[in-house]
Amino acid sequence: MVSGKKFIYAKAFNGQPTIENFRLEEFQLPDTVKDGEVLFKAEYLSVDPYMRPYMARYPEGVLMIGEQVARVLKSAHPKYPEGSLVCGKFGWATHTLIKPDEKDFSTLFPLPDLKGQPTSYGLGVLGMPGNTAYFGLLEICKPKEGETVVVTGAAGAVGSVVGQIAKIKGCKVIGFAGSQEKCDYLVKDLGFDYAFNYKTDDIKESLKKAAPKGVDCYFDNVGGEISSKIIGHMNLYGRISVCGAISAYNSKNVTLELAPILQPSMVFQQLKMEGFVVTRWADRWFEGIQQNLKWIAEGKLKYTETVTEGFLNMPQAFFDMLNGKNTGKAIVKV
Ligand SMILES: NC(=O)C1=CN([C@@H]2O[C@H](COP(=O)(O)OP(=O)(O)OC[C@H]3O[C@@H](n4cnc5c(N)ncnc54)[C@H](OP(=O)(O)O)[C@@H]3O)[C@@H](O)[C@H]2O)C=CC1
Ligand SMILES: CCCCC/C=C\CC(=O)/C=C/C=C/C=C/[C@@H](O)CCCC(=O)O
Repeated sequence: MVSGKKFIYAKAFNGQPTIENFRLEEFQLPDTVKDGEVLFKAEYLSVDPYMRPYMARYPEGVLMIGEQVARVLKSAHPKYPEGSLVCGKFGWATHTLIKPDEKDFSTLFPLPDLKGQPTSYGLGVLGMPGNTAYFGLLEICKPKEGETVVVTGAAGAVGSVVGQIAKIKGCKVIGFAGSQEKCDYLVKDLGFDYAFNYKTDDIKESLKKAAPKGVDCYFDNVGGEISSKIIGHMNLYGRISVCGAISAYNSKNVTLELAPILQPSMVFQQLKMEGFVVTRWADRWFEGIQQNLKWIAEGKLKYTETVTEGFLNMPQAFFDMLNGKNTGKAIVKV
């Protein structure tokens, strides 16, 4: 009998996730599908930072959330022919049996033609993280040629794309990442003007050196003290795109109700700070994918992945990503 595997969110996260938070279960696969049903088999699964704070919304015992690139194994639905690929929010499972007509657009769609790029890019630069960079930078920071853009989490799935799009737009780009190796990658491979290791370099001194005239746009992936220091170095009418706060995700004592003391910079520099969730641009989803694809084809946008082999290693891939072991997009190959 053929069976599938899935990871259950067994115990609520509290601090750093551990293997105790997950439970592996097996389930039986159907021999046939009924009218309107499709059986998908995961090929690549995504591990993303948002999974850490988002799971607080769910009770223990649910399937772990997440996106995957999956192949249609059996189909009784004309839109999903057998052998075709989709992007679906199916969670941490090897197989998924659903009636697609009962799901909305943002949950499942056929993988667009990626023009020969790896299909796993549908979870990265040609999917949610790529669109996060594209819309979050261009629609909120609105960088102008000659301006200085800073991005944190710079060597990751979102940050590496943000920095390169800012370069395409003619900006000076400064990245902060967690190792010298990542900083070298940003400058030598991706064309960032400066990259600093936030674990060892003095943030204020780094900014004085790389941005003596101040920072115009800040794409914030991490929150916390680094962000406060960067915001303190911003120019009049600077723009801050608040994308995430990974530095706080594993903290046990986060005070969510209190804003950090950013008011002096916000007031005197007359800054604009705006948070977003990328699904805000669901109606323009394929515009982002097509533009990033075009830049890749033109050699203007480079991308890398950190691939973990084997579905059973999903939890480890998740821990590794949260701990900075990935460069570019962290994914799992089944
Ligand atoms: N608003 C939205 O719609 C979306 C928001 N996001 C957010 O964007 C951010 C980046 O996501 P993504 O690109 O997928 O992930 P990444 O690929 O950047 O992976 C996470 C990275 O975070 C860094 N990190 C971990 N702990 C810390 C810390 N304490 N301080 C600073 N950096 C840390 C690590 O890199 P390092 O070695 O540099 O420490 C790690 O590699 C996250 O905050 C995420 O929640 C993502 C998608 C959509
Ligand atoms: C325990 C401390 C929590 C601190 C939380 C601080 C800020 C929230 C934050 O960083 C949120 C990030 C959100 C990322 C969103 C990603 C979306 O793309 C996910 C889409 C998933 C979906 O809607 O199905």
